[in-house]
Amino acid sequence: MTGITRLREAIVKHKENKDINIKYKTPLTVTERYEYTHGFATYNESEAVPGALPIGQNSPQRAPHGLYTEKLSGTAFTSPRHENQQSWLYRILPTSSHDNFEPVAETSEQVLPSPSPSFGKHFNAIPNQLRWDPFDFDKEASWIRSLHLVAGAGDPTMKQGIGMYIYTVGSDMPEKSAFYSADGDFLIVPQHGSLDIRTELGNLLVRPMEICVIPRGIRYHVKLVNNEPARGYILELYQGHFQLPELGPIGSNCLANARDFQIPKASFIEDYENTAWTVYGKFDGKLFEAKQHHTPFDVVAWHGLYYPYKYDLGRFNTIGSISFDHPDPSIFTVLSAPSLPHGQGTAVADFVIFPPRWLVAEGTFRPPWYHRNTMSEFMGLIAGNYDAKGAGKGGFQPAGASLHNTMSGHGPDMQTYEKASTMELTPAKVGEGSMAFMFESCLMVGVTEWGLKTCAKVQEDYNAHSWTPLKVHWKNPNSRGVSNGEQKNGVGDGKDASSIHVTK
Ligand SMILES: O=C(O)Cc1cc(O)ccc1O
Ligand SMILES: [Fe+2]
Repeated sequence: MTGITRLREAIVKHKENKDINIKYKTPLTVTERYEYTHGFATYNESEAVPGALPIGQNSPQRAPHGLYTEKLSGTAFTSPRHENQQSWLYRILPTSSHDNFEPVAETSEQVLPSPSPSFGKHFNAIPNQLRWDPFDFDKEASWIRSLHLVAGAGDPTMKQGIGMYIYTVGSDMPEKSAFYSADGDFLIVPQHGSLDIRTELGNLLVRPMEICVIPRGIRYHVKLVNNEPARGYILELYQGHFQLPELGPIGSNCLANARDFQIPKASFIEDYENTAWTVYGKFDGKLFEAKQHHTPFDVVAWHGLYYPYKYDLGRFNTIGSISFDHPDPSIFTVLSAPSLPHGQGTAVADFVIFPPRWLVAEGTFRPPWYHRNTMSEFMGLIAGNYDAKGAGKGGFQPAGASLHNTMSGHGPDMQTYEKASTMELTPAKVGEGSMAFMFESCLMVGVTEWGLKTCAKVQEDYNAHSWTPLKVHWKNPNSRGVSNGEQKNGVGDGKDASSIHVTK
């Protein structure tokens, strides 16, 4: 090993420790392309070439180095300061320079699945609890073609609601292509395989146990890393942007700390002569394409508050009960997109995780209680298992999902209940190596045709498997004799024992 190789390895190691996945240590294979600054919602500036940012003003008569100035706004200009998100881009050619956008035929082999689910926003809301087996890898599909809208609510044209996707990527996006969604911000949650994402504002390496957010409108290109197929979940936010949740009495630290978010530094390509690029845009749930004779990845410098970012879930500072009772899962909120019309503290989307943690609560049923909420809950599993649900085949598995809609009852399955209600309550670590998450929304969430039928992953016996078997443990204190609600066959028959054995 030469001295230089050794030095290089040391640099890679240093970057690995400093940058990402400290706790999970996903192997890092590519490093040089990724450089980040840190902070959440911090005003950021970055120049890939010294002097590319104008000093003291945003749009000089001529920008430095012959660049064009372009404004990218993610909120109304007049949004209050604490919500306002705009960035200034200094680029070789502006975004406007392209041919007309044309609709992409839904059957297009190149980018869309065939037959294509499109990104259609036809949501069918049903009250049943739903659970999906792990979604299959797709050896062929590149990013756009791999996006499957599973569930959601609302309408991108009204800038209201959310969409939830599964992606299963088997190949890089075609060279010289880019994608953006005009419909909303993408919160990407990789479950398997890393994503090498080049965005207009810089590059991101996003690995399982990390997440990234790509705001509405920002162009990007997705490649696999080491040809490893990739699979994961996406939440698209048609309204507003994610914020860190308020911490209230928790104080000024814990949960996701602002400094752990990573913002890419400016990075650009020079490709504007004898070249042909295609930009794909998702606009009102439909796909459009436009040709242009220059790369969209030509932003040499930028500054502002509207940018993509990533976060390592291993850095989440989890808190929990150190006395008794199971707290609300809001203590596990990483990011929250509030919806003021629905009331203060109400989110159109919360991104919540269930990291490995110690359970020490005394005299407590430690898994989640049985419940039904006005909020709806779409859950996924990145790795391991989830303490409230059976693992393994037919259970809640990595790369699978579940949806518990508005007022749909759910909670631990029978086995989990039996175990947790009788176990000795010594301190116990749950979820070692695991990571479940939840997209929680105040909206009633509907399922797409793809999510309900085409994917063929819905577990038909979810309820029968989980809750129909719940035993009746009721013992009527007023009843005489041996008869009470305790089941003898070990399997509940669904009847209310008290109504059978009432002896007054
Ligand atoms: O349903 C679920 O498993 C998610 C969940 C977890 C929890 O700890 C409390 C409430 C809740 O909805
Ligand atoms: Fe729940």
